[in-house]
Amino acid sequence: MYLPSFSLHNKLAAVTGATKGIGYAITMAYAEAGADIIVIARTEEDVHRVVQEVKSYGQKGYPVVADVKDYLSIISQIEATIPDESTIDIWVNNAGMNIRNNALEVQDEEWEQIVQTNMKSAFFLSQYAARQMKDKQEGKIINISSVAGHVALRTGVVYGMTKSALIQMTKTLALEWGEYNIHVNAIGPWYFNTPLTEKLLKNEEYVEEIKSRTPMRRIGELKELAGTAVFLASEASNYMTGQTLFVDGGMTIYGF
Ligand SMILES: NC(=O)C1=CN([C@@H]2O[C@H](COP(=O)(O)OP(=O)(O)OC[C@H]3O[C@@H](n4cnc5c(N)ncnc54)[C@H](O)[C@@H]3O)[C@@H](O)[C@H]2O)C=CC1
Ligand SMILES: C[C@H](O)[C@@H]1OC(=O)[C@H](O)[C@@H]1O
Repeated sequence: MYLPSFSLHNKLAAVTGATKGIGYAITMAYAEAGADIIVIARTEEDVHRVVQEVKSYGQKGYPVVADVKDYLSIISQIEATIPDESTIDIWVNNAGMNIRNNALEVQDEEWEQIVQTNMKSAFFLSQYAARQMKDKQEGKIINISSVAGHVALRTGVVYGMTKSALIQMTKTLALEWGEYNIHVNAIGPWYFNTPLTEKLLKNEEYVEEIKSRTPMRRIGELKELAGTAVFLASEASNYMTGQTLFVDGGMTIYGF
């Protein structure tokens, strides 16, 4: 009677950037936990591959091929694809990118790309999901931020700004939507081995430096992050909102 369910059966989840890295790990964990998935990414072949993988778990998979910067296309594809009686229960703003540059060198175009991908899309897609969650008085929104939104990293000021913004957006949306039983939380990962970081993590010296700043002295495994995403999507987190869970091996608490 005190063990809540971590099951996502009969839930419909949408994951942006669902075909690689962290988004793919979350998508597969959600499918294994019983959710149907709206698979959102830019490459049609990858999207259809992952939809098939979701179906292999006995779950429904719905393809949406779009750049999150074109969030209106995502919304219209979802409206055209999912059954009329279905509504979104879980929305994961995962898609994100970085152009690693020194602050003195940042160009306007880089700013726009990072800000629109990481921040603007997350807000307007959260707004879309929340409108249907409000009608049924329940929903889960999960934003993938970063330790870079909490502490200063050398990997780009604009990226860090967008990740901080997601943490603040999480708090404010949680405040506004709590009365509708919509829970808005974030995850702040430290380094995980994905296409986004694979070049950096091929540099052994850099990896050793990461480990030296990480109390657990290792880089995380994607299933260790997916577990947090399942928790935040399940009833086990029904009295949590506005929070950011750092899945970081202890990095953000490492003073000296
Ligand atoms: N890998 C890591 O060490 C960390 C990653 N993060 C965050 O986690 C999230 C996922 O990161 P990774 O899996 O590492 O990245 P990744 O680049 O390996 O995968 C991101 C996925 O999002 C998709 N994507 C990127 N931009 C998109 C766009 N404009 N429209 C649609 N899809 C788009 C990519 O196609 C890919 O499927 C990002 O928000 C990133 O900032 C945060 C901290 C650490
Ligand atoms: C931990 C950071 O988010 C990490 O830093 C980078 O350079 C990558 O962009 C990752 O997101």
